[in-house]
Amino acid sequence: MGANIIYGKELATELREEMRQEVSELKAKNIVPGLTVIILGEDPASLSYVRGKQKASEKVGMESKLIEMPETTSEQDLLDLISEQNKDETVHGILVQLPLPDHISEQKVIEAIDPAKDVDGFHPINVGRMMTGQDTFYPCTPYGILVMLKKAEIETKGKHVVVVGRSNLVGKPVGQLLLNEDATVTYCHSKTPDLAFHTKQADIVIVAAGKAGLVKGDHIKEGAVVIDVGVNRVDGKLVGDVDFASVEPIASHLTPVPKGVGPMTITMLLHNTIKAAKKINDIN
Ligand SMILES: Nc1nc2c(c(=O)[nH]1)N[C@@H](CN(C=O)c1ccc(C(=O)N[C@@H](CCC(=O)O)C(=O)O)cc1)CN2
Repeated sequence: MGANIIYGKELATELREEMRQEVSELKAKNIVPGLTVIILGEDPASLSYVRGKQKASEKVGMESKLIEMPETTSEQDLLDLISEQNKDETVHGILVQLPLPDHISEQKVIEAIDPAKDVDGFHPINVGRMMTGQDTFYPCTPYGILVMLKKAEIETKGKHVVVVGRSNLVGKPVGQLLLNEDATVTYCHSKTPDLAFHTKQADIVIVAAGKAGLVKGDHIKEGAVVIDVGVNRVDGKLVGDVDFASVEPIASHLTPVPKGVGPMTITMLLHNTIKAAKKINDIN
């Protein structure tokens, strides 16, 4: 039979429609969720993501500000801009697009964002809250994966999840969120010998390694759920970290690239921004 293909794009459309309704209810109370997105430089993929974020937030009725700055912007100028946005009461969410140019400390920038406006969920205070099982802003891609699994009615409690990749953006937080859901989590990475030994034991494999086609059919147990977070351009084509053709006949569920996990990233950013606006205005 082949795997059920989980399209995040469809779920994203459904959730964004619900958010449009929620934003309109907030507007009736004179609260307009506001998002500021900051980007340095002109990397085409990053520019396309931030424009996607701006368009999506406007579409659900939010106030959206995209600040495009040159790649040569100094660290201090960026920190000053963040400080202004922290003070601006019309702004509920602040996001600085990553990666940043080499002369800027990503950590300093993330820590400069008010944790109450950190809709990316990257600030150490929010990461700490997530690690200790508290409600907070969860990083958008991992949170999107969690929502996709729930929507597809895939049980995570007691399941063995193998995460391939240990980035702060995806690998580490997705493992933590699933651990919070009572999964048993194993992390693999570029220094793990015999990757297939680990992935073959998994009920759920989440691949966020940034290596096109890394995980193939012979890495997967029959009936496993496979979530592909890779975004790689090969010969001008967008491909994931999972070799779709060899995994699809073996897995029970599989996310495609594109139209799988990717669209959920922006959707959960909208969710976090609405959450920030409600929290700042003392609405549950
Ligand atoms: N501050 C942040 N920077 C980055 C984040 C982040 O969450 N916060 N994540 C990634 C990039 N990203 C959002 O910023 C992102 C990646 C992919 C997609 C997406 O919808 N992908 C589509 C394909 C789009 C295409 O054709 O390129 C898909 O998979 O279907 C959205 C957002 C790094 N930086």
